[in-house]
Amino acid sequence: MASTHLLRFRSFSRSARHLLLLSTVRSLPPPPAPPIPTVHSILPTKPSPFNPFIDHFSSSPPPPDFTSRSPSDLYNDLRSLSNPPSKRSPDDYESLLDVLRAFSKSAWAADQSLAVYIPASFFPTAAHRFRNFLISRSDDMLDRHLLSLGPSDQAVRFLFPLFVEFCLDHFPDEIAKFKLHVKSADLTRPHTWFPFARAMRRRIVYHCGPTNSGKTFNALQRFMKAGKGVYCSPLRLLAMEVFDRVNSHGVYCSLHTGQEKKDVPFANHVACTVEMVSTDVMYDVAVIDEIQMMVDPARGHAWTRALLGLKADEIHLCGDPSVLGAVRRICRETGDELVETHYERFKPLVVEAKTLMGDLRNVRSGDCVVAFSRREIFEVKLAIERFTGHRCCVIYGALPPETRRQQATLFNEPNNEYDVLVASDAVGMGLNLNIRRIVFYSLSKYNGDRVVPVDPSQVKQIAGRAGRRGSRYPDGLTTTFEANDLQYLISCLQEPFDEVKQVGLFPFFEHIELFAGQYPNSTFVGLLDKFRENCKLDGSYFLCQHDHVRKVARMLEKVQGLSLQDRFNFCFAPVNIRDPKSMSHLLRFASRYSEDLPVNVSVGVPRRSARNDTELLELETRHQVLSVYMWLSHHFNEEIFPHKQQATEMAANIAGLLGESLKSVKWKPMSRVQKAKNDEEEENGTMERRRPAPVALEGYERASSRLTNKTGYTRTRSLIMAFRKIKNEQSTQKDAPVAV
Ligand SMILES: Nc1ncnc2c1ncn2[C@@H]1O[C@H](COP(=O)(O)OP(=O)(O)OP(=O)(O)O)[C@@H](O)[C@H]1O
Ligand SMILES: [Mg+2]
Repeated sequence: MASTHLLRFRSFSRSARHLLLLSTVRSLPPPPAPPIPTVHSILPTKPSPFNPFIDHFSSSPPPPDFTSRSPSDLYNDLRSLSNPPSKRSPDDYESLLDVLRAFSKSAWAADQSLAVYIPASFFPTAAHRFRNFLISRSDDMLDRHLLSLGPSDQAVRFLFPLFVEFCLDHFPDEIAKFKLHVKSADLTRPHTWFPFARAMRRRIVYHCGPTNSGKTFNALQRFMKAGKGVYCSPLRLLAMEVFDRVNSHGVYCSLHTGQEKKDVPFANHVACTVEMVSTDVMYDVAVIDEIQMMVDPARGHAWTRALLGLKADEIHLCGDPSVLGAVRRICRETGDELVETHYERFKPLVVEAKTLMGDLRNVRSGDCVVAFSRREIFEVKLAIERFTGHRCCVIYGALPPETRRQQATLFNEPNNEYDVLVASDAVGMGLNLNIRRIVFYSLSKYNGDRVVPVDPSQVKQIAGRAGRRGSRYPDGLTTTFEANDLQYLISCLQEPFDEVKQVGLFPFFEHIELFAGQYPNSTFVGLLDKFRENCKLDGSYFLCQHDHVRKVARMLEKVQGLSLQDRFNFCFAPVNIRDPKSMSHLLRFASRYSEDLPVNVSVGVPRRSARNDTELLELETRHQVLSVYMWLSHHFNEEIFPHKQQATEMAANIAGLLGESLKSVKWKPMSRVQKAKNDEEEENGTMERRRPAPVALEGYERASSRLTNKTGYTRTRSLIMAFRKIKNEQSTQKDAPVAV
């Protein structure tokens, strides 16, 4: 098992040995020093003038050799006071204390103690008691030995086995309790969680290659020919696309996502989002698309679960090479057969060395401008529409899949004026769009904490949207808005795929339930935190982030009467945790549910499309709330969430209104934080009547000459730049394209 470390235990008592043999410790650093040295090997042959401990003994008899004594014998002697305790001088007493203090502070000893089920939180107490024990019982010989070692790594290593004996003797209850915790938070060997799948020898086919190389196409061919098949998608939108495509080929296929269940009569095939795939149903063929998402910090566990747990004779994985090594290792563990199929791009992606040079007037038909915030997306759309003859569709994460799809269709159709797409990274996965060129408006983005460069694998994925086979533009181009970013783009595209070592994992409800037995009085958030602290993983997996789950769990703490399982399930509802309105609706849904009362939707559909950004954000929020309601009605009792049909229809209407609104956007974008502030002011009656009228572009130019987003990240790029004459910069650029 990788990244685990067993202690040297040769001379431990039987019980300690037994514990150590059984236990492995999470991510312990290797011990920093060589094996326990003998006293003779530590002592210099001559007394050193710089070492007070050595000086002290320079005139004393040589220190005793403890290497031949087992720690258990030594401990038993101390325990039974076989020899009288040392009568030490005050200086020796202080020096001995220094040695024992060094032990208490040793991170190595604290880490190693986990192997004998002494938790880090208990180590200081145990070490303190051990210190008192030794001070009161150490005899002359042991004193001399410890003083000769001094407060050193050697002393820590010498003392550690004695400490283990002491803990086994003095803290059996604490050890037994912690052992139970660790056992119930044991996430090692996740392949054993699916005994039925383990009883099968599955055939795993890895379609491995870059974007636009036909991976999904080929996997779907196999899927459609199967008697019974499941396609697992990273996005609702992609699941819908496959659902449509497969049905249009005459293969009946159902659609299952968190929000909707379209059961097609007689269908033996299903397209679903990866989180929704059943590991109970038996399939002939399963497809898991975008398998490299196993390393996603938040959602990776869903791909891992699908790969480990699917009961299918044949499983097709589509993805880049970054997780090939991890899949090989998993197949070795599961005993499945692995077949690797490698792909090349249909046509190379070409980097245009001539960037847009900071001028959006250089946008051309078929371009997709990629920006990493909603605000920038609208700024770019406005500028392009105002100063060029192009019209823009937009795609970003907060838009419902139906609206994204409608925008994609509008852009894909050749016979309309919408020939430019402005999109966020939401455009990056699997979608087939008629994009000729991807233009990165920037190559940095806010990660929730600070602004960071966009990950090279994501850059590759997004750039791969250009020039799809079968599209109007089979030759793909990519470039940047600003010349300064070009080199980073080229280096991202040329960089080989990183091989990942760990894939995501998250406990099932059963793990949390078992663990909860140890903490009957803990809140759910407390349980989650303790689980994270105690859980044991082997080195091939990481525990997925649970910030989202935690935030919802904290909010729901005030709701009484929810069972542990209810809380666990509510926490996975797809709510936007940064939108206070959506969160308060979820709180209301949970409160009604806890009282066993039918839950109303309580969201209306406006009569018309949005006339300003506040109304647009409001539409996004309403759709979000409806989406959460639909999700809850699928995951909980439908009698408590009886208005699924109504919510579905309302969501479809709002998606339509959003589409309409996007066609006529002519206003300055507002951040969701600003909107929340305005809502609050409005509720408190403190806001003056400031209905945002469509902003005149002259004013807009002034307003955006220095853009500061909510992260405090100031960008001097503005719409004004779109009109800057930077011909001299243009003339210095080379125009030769670079194929990558
Ligand atoms: N053999 C084929 N015949 C016709 N069209 C194909 C063939 N293979 C792929 N295509 C088309 O090429 C485009 C890209 O293929 P596909 O979506 O399978 O690529 P991919 O490797 O999965 O890309 P990504 O990594 O971006 O998901 C699609 O429009 C697909 O329909
Ligand atoms: Mg694909």
